[in-house]
This record gives sequence, structure tokens and C-alpha cells, in this order.
Amino acid sequence: MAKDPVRVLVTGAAGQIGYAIVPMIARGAMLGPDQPVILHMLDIEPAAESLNGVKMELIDAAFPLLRGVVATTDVQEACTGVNIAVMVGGFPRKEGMERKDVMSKNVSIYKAQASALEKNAAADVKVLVVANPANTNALILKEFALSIPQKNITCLTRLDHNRTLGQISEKLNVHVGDVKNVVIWGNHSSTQYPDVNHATVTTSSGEKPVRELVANGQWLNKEFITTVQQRGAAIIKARKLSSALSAASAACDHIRDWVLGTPKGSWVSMGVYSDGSYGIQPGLVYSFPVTCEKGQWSIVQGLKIDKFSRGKLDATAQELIEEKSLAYSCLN
Ligand SMILES: NC(=O)c1ccc[n+]([C@@H]2O[C@H](COP(=O)([O-])OP(=O)(O)OC[C@H]3O[C@@H](n4cnc5c(N)ncnc54)[C@H](O)[C@@H]3O)[C@@H](O)[C@H]2O)c1
Ligand SMILES: O=C(O)C[C@H](O)C(=O)O
Repeated sequence: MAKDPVRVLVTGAAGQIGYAIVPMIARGAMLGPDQPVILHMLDIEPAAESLNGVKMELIDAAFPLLRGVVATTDVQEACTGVNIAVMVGGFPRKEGMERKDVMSKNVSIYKAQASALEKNAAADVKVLVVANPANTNALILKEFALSIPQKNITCLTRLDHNRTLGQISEKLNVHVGDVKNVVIWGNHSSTQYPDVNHATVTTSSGEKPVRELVANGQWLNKEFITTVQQRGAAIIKARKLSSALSAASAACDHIRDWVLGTPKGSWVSMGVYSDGSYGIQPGLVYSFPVTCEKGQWSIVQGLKIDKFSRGKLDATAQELIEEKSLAYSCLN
């Protein structure tokens, strides 16, 4: 029997990531090739004409899975009945800006949209915050949408996870699909910690640790970490615009794995509300390694954290503590 359509909200849908992600969703890259979708697209009044243009193109693309399009500048209408909310709307970082610089513009948007989601979305809506500062926007959304279960509010660090897989695959000249179990810890910012201590590569003679294959601790502990941490800035420098196709693709990966499950024996990174795992204080949205099953994520437990990693996990947590207090000062 044909499945009922799932309603997917994309905010900031007239923007760069919006333009890249809506065809991916309509083609089944987010929820699977047999799952019909109804797209809800929100943007602000000055972008209304452009948003309507995106709607026209979606119709022209004649996607068989696309069962309807709501394109609106009314946040209440946009949120009505949505099952998945991908929160991209906001102001992007420009060259030379840190993510903190976009804080005051974006946290007030997330406070307002929290209420709209709480009032209008499906009770079990799953929320992915993409707009920066992603972890702190997600935290604000969670704190102002108390009736949405906290486990349903997440932020995107899958792009950083995928960047890490990409760097290892390039270094070792192996297929990216053969690299697994990297971890992004912490903030989607330049303090994030890309950790390969538990990562492996599938080779013709079985699974081998990444550290053993790379055999260059100096590179792994320095240049590799900085490259991943600074990749967003490098894309901005090269394109004069922030990453869009890779961000859209990572957002689809995040929701797909959350809803449909992670493959056996592997995990992904998601920004989730901390339960105190790995000594990270509750009250922060922090990126952890997670596995997903039946629409629920769980933090992978028991990974060994060495002294070097401990310092990195704590430094990025400290930045999130500071961002949280800055966010609240912007809201007051
Ligand atoms: N977490 C990640 O991995 C990641 C990766 C890339 C970009 N980002 C962030 O994603 C966000 C979007 O990036 P982009 O390149 O698509 O930016 P963009 O400027 O091209 O698009 C943003 C869109 O949001 C709209 N918007 C602004 N205020 C809004 C509101 N209140 N409600 C709805 N829409 C609103 C704008 O009109 C615009 O169309 C930025 O904050 C960027 O920094 C995050
Ligand atoms: O760095 C940015 O602000 C853009 C984005 O978050 C990215 O990581 O590409």
C-alpha cells in the first residue's frame, strides 16, 4: 500500500541551502525512494517572489514523490502539521565573521519559531537546526518549545562528520564509503573536535584502524583537525558564499539516518541535548556519536577518551557554555 505523505518544513527555503535541499527531499534522498512528501517552504517577505520561483521550479521538475508544496511567508502556516522541520532560515556568516557574530540576528528568530512549531507542528515533529550558530539556535528552540520532546530537537554536525570522512579518504586514497566511525564532538564551530581514534577503514584484509593506516600522528593531531575545523571558512573564502550543496546533502543524511536508522556497526555524529555522557554538562546541545533505531537516537557509550581528546572535548563544551550565556544576553 502507498505510504501517506510526510510533511517536511524547510525554513529559509529561498536561500542557497534551501534551493539545494528541496529537490533532494523531493527525490527521496531524505526519507527514501518510496516515501511521498509535501514540502512546506518558509521565507521572509522580501524573499517571497524568489520563494515562489522555487515553487514554480519544483512543479516544473515533476517529481513523482512530491505530493504538494506550501510556499509561504507566514510562519504559523508553514509549521502546520509538519512531521520534519529543517531550520535553515537565518543570516549566514560572511568572509571574516565568526559564527558568534551572527548570534544576535539568529537566536531571536529561533525563539519565535520555537513557539510556531510548538503550536502548529505534529506532536512528534523531528527538528534539525542548520542555521548558525547551529548548536545554540537548537538550544534556544528547545528552551522555548517545551512541549516538543527534547530528544526531537537536534542540530547539524553531519557536515563536519562527512568532511572528516572525506579528508581521511583523500589522505589514504580509499573510497569514502569504506571509512566509518569518525566522531565530531561539540560545537559546529572552529572548536569542534574531529576524532578518528575509533575510526576504521574496510580493506581487503578486514577493518583497519585509521590511525594505523595513516601512521602519522603529527598530521592527525594537527593539520587534519585544523582542516576540518576551518573547512567552512575555506569554502566561504573560495565561493564567497557558505557551503550549500554539502550542507543540504548532510542535512538529508542526518534526517535519513535518524528516521530510517544507522547501518549496523556504525555511528554518525549529531548535535543533541547532552544527558551528561562523556562528562559534558546537561543544558548544552553538543555533538556526540550516535546510533539510530526506530526513529530514536542514542549516544554511543564507552568510547575511550585519552588526555588529548579530553582537553578538546572540554574546550568545545566551554565555548558552548559561553555561547549560551551570550545568546541569553541577546534575548534580554
Ligand atoms: N550547520 C551547518 O553545517 C551549516 C552549514 C552551512 C550553512 N549553515 C548555516 O545555514 C544558514 C543558511 O545558509 P544559506 O547559505 O542558505 O543562507 P542564505 O542567506 O542563502 O539563506 C538564508 C535564507 O533564510 C531566510 N531567512 C532569514 N530570516 C528568516 C526567518 N526569520 N524565517 C525564515 N527565513 C528566513 C533568508 O531570506 C534567506 O532566504 C546560515 O545560518 C549558515 O551559516 C550551517
Ligand atoms: O562556517 C560557516 O559559517 C558555514 C557553515 O557552517 C559551514 O560549516 O560550512
